[in-house]
Amino acid sequence: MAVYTEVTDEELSAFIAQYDLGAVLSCKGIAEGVENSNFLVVTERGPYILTLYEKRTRKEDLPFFLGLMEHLAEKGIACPLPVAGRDGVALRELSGRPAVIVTFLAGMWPRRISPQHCAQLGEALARLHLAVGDFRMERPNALALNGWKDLFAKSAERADEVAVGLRTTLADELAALEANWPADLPAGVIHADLFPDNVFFRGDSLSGLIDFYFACNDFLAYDIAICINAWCFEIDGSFNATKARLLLANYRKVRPLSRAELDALPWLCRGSAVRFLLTRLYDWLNHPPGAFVRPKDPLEYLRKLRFHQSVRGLGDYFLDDSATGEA
Ligand SMILES: Nc1ncnc2c1ncn2[C@@H]1O[C@H](COP(=O)(O)OP(=O)(O)OP(=O)(O)O)[C@@H](O)[C@H]1O
Ligand SMILES: N[C@@H](CCO)C(=O)O
Repeated sequence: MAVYTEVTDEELSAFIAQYDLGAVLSCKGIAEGVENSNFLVVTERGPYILTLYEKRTRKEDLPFFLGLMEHLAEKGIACPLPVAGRDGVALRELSGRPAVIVTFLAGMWPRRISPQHCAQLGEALARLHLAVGDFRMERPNALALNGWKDLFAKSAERADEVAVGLRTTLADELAALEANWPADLPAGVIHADLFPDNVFFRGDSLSGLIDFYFACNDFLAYDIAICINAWCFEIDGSFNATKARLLLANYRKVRPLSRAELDALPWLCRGSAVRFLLTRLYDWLNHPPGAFVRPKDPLEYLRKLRFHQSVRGLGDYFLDDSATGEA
């Protein structure tokens, strides 16, 4: 997360007084992340996370996100739980922003991704997909094809400032995605942003998932594609087939994948690369002055997109039968 909105000590104390959390002992802005403003607030009851929702998070979607975290926690998925005030209300307002306190999740996100991290991620992602099977709320994916086109329209003019030819690459890719996007795959609620900084480990064991503020209804396999992009490339841009194999193999131990889902993976990976390339490009070009945030590099996702464009089928990912589960 980041800090876009500052909160004064007086505002914070008055806010926390609405909860049964005791007095505020300390409050620190969290520099990590790019979407919302986050603070680590230590009260007499212990540490909590205070989130003020910014730009991309729509207030009307918050009941979905909060309801989802509650549902997942009930199903035994370790994730933050929204904390209600004494009046029973969790979603409030602070410094002119919608604001929520959630429980603090112990653990650290992995700075250096190992194949074992990817194996555990695959299992956790599949468990998440099963756990949301009976979650009744819905939220369409605002960052699907139409959302991508919208972001492109807002950034196209200046895209070549970031990389020469980027505007044409994106226009061509959006047309290709529109023509090839799968029509019908198993769907449900997906996390949609399960990057390493949203997955906590304690020692070598995965201890929980955070940041459900892009969760939405979409193809379940699209979530796998997002994870392949976020977890299975090295810093030098090379694809790590071992990590992807372990991710897939451990996913399918919990939730089997159909042939159609496997065949769709290359296009889902391309779409996911475009999604993060576009949000990063937009943020790079529209960086709020003075905000405590480090914008993320759009070109990392251009390199991932190029890799997926060069792939002709699953075999090119070196994903053998043990990963895909196909005979
Ligand atoms: N419930 C929590 N428990 C412990 N730490 C948390 C919790 N929520 C957030 N954090 C800390 O805040 C950081 C940023 O949070 P988060 O990833 O939700 O922000 P964001 O702005 O939505 O980020 P992103 O760029 O991933 O969308 C995390 O990496 C973690 O250090
Ligand atoms: N995880 C995203 C930021 C939140 O959308 C990225 O790395 O671009």
